[in-house]
Amino acid sequence: MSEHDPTNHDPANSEPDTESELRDRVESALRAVRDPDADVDVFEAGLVESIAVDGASVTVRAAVSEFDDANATRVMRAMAQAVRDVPAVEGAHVEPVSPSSGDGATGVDAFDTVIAVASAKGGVGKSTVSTGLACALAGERPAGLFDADIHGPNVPSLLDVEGPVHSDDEGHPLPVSVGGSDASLDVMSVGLMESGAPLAWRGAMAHDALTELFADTAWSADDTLVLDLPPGTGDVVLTTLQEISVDGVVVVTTPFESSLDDTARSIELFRDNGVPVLGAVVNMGEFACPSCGDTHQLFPGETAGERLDATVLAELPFSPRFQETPAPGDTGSAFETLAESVSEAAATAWDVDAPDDALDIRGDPPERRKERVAERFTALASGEAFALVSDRDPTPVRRFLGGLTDRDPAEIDGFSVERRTPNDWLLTATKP
Ligand SMILES: Nc1ncnc2c1ncn2[C@@H]1O[C@H](COP(=O)(O)OP(=O)(O)OP(=O)(O)O)[C@@H](O)[C@H]1O
Repeated sequence: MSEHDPTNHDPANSEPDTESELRDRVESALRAVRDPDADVDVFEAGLVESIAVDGASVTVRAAVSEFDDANATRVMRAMAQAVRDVPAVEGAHVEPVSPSSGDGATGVDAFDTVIAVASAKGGVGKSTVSTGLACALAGERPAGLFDADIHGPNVPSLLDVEGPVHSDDEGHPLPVSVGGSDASLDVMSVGLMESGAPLAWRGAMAHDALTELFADTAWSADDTLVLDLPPGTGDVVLTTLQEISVDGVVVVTTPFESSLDDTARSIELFRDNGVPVLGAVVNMGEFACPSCGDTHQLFPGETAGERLDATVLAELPFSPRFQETPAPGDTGSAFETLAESVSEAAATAWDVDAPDDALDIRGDPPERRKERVAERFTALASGEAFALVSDRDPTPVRRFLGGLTDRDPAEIDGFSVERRTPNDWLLTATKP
């Protein structure tokens, strides 16, 4: 296995080293292990998903889900024994790959839900909220955390993890797995890269590295990804939100006047760019004094709820407990409650709010779509409203509607197309 170099992930280009020699020896040892159901070796049977070598430690991911428990255990034990018998191997781990774990899928598309965490200003606790939220989610479902803050990636230090990032045998960067007592979290960050020096990553190089990690990371989690964005609403943030279909953004702010003003503007900007705002986390608004026991408001005045056009999902006090390293599945109630609210908001953020009588052609084959649109539109009386829900951008339908009425498409009044979810559009028009 090679350490992952963000500028060159082609394993063919990496220097052969002792790790790759060890890998070869592991491979030939594994060839002696047979598939219990067919008389072929485990490679021919497609049972070896990947082999990762880290120093003298070897991890094999085995696709054994087709076997019953007894045979799966038998074949995994035989693989582990074969690897262990290779001289120079000091640790052998064989992990089953389950079909529901998302193994094999790369990039952020592997996740059902992607939640971005943003802030208008730096230092307001965005990464603290991202890590706490991701750790709380990991207690409930397979979750990942992507630190996209290229110029100040502090997720690794908040979680107390280090790189380097390794690649699987296809060159896909592997996330670092952070373990809690009974949950784990996949973590990827430019701050984990061995070549590190993220502050030196500027412009195109930083963007390329990030794009590659977005597209290629071989996550093992597949349910929810938390994306820790850089502070502000600059290029990296907006490009990222364009490149990745996020389900929504959580905005972190302090209740300080100018922070609220900037946050209100960011919320508007996200909405203008078609990104649903799931809500705001108001951080460090009060302080519970350990000496007198009283709670002090640090920023008295108008509340965040009054200033922001967004649901306040959580208000976190200034507390040393938020400076501790969170563990996946063991974060305390504040982040657990936040995780619940965020999941609920994400589930409904993209609801297609279409009129009851809208024609829904999602999933129809292309010929059937045209037929159904023609049927419905021609049956309308002049001046009646037409609404269509589609899983493709229906802008070209304007021409088709024009053809149906022998009119110039420009004469279709009230024609509008809105993208309501990453995959759903609503078209409305009035029959001429
Ligand atoms: N509620 C809180 N109570 C106490 N300390 C906090 C709280 N929230 C954040 N902090 C501390 O504030 C510091 C900044 O937090 P964090 O790194 O999460 O901010 P950020 O907005 O991500 O910063 P950056 O702009 O650098 O990305 C950290 O030391 C963190 O431990």
